[in-house]
Amino acid sequence: MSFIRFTNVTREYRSGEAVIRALDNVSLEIENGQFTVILGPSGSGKSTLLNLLGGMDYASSGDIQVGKRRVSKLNEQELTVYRRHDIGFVFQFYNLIPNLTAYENVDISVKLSKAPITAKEALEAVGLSQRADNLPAQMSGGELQRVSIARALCKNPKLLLCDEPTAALDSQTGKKVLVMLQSMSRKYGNAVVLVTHNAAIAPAADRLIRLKDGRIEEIADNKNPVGMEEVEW
Ligand SMILES: Nc1ncnc2c1ncn2[C@@H]1O[C@H](COP(=O)(O)OP(=O)(O)OP(=O)(O)O)[C@@H](O)[C@H]1O
Repeated sequence: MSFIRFTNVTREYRSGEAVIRALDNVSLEIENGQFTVILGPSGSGKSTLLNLLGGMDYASSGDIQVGKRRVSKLNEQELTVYRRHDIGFVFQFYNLIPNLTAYENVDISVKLSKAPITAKEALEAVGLSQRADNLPAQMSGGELQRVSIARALCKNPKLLLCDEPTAALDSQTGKKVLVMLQSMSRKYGNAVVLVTHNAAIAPAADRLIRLKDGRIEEIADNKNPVGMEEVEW
């Protein structure tokens, strides 16, 4: 059975009389350890899909299964535990605490988790051991994003969700971050689901999911994904 299964998932938002179908009867599967890229134009439902996967939003109907958890049936309290222990999040903006060092920002996540790798190991993995004592204001955008990846990775999550993680970075730095995400996923075996506008990343994905108007336009598997370092944009 697949690690992630969406079955006929719909998410509607109401504003006054209007109903917006952000996701419209979406069914998809993602395998354990897979690097999945979700592409689609603005408003196609990418973030909604990621939020549902991460237990940050509820489906209006349909079923969502992640590993052994039936996410669509969890209550608020169970969703908090799910988000804390099972999921790593990387966003466009790094959301680091400004008056804590890189090490301390990662260590907070370590202390909240069940079976973490240490903050030291996570910072080593993203090549930032030397910057452990720096405050966010003393680091570049790429370094800050690597700290936020270390913060997500130290939980050793089965699923790492990334929403436009390179959008605020220049292309060279963005590429370094993507290389790291791909190699981390291979090293630790966690599934990565990455939402992006950037179609150039598609050849590096194990599975590509294209959304349009809240519906699946295409799901394509790539048996021989290129290394992220070969991607050009
Ligand atoms: N909380 C909300 N209330 C009302 N409408 C919403 C809400 N969240 C999303 N939507 C609508 O649902 C649709 C899908 O939004 P979503 O953010 O998932 O798209 P997206 O593909 O991630 O877009 P972008 O690439 O611009 O971030 C859009 O029409 C959006 O306006």
